[in-house]
Amino acid sequence: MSVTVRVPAKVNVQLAVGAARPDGFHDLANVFLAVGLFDEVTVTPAAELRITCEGPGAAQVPLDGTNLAARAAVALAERYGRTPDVHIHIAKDIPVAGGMAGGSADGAGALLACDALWGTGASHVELLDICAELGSDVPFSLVGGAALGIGRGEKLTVLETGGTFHWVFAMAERGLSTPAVFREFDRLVADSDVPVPVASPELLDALAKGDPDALAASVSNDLQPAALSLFPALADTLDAGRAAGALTALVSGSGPTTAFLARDAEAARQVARALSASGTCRAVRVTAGPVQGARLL
Ligand SMILES: C[C@](O)(CO)[C@H](O)COP(=O)(O)OP(=O)(O)OC[C@H]1O[C@@H](n2ccc(N)nc2=O)[C@H](O)[C@@H]1O
Ligand SMILES: Nc1ncnc2c1ncn2[C@@H]1O[C@H](COP(=O)(O)OP(=O)(O)OP(=O)(O)O)[C@@H](O)[C@H]1O
Repeated sequence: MSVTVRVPAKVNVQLAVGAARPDGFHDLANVFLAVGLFDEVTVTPAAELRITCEGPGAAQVPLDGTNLAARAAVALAERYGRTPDVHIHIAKDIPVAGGMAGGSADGAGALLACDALWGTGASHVELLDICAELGSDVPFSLVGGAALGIGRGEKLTVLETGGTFHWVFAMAERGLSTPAVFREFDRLVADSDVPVPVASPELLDALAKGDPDALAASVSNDLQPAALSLFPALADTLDAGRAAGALTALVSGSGPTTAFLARDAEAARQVARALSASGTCRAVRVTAGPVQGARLL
């Protein structure tokens, strides 16, 4: 018997970053939106824990105990006093090291799949606790939709949204390391007072109304200067999307995937065509959000 879970990618429509904390993490006001790019995680009983992965970028995904899906299975098994004897197969569509929480999606997916396979009866709150131990983005991968994350991004408040937003994502030729981008942020702000991160009322209002123009006017990403500093060519991709009529263009999370908001599905296809022709990215995807979080298929 196998269990399969489908888990979405995310884009951060606001990523306000505070000063580095003593533990090395940064306090955030992190407004997540789940979008329709998905990984599928399948777990099957096996003699011992084993991971396989297929799809774009699969060669970059670790197949040992460091994989977030493996860590999720081990964490749940430890809590329920059993062995994590499963084969975890990841069908990857979320870009690897792309700033769209691909590894976090696999962690949340494996957790939900193992929970269903083993019938642990864990509560939603317990699963969220395990997610938060695995990584800052993992709780949101479980929940999906739209949410504000505070603390390191793991303390979530669900947000209502008044409509669907249409997005284009441009995948880059290489990945960026999330810790390296936060380190570059620290370097760039070293001589300034970093304000306490707060969610933008205009942005929350735009999400609640489902208004793409208002959302475009209020998106922000404090990690964008750091991502551009480490990967200057991303500025060309952002410019190409803006020139093609995107309402706004920004780096997704820690990058290097770039995100373009469009007024409707047709406008999104037009931006995607122009980005593909621009030669400034590896691949282009059109999708929409919010979509629901990790769910059993
Ligand atoms: C950039 C974002 O993707 C935005 O959603 C997240 O903040 C990163 O989330 P994540 O990949 O789940 O990150 P984690 O696995 O928790 O942490 C990886 C590394 O990112 C840095 N990190 C992450 C989250 C945070 N609030 N402050 C940080 O400084 C730390 O160097 C940490 O060692
Ligand atoms: N299941 C997984 N899928 C992809 N990468 C994983 C996985 N588990 C661990 N990793 C490691 O995590 C690194 C970051 O991968 P990931 O795709 O999660 O980045 P990301 O999307 O930029 O993350 P985030 O947006 O949460 O910061 C990879 O380079 C890889 O070494």
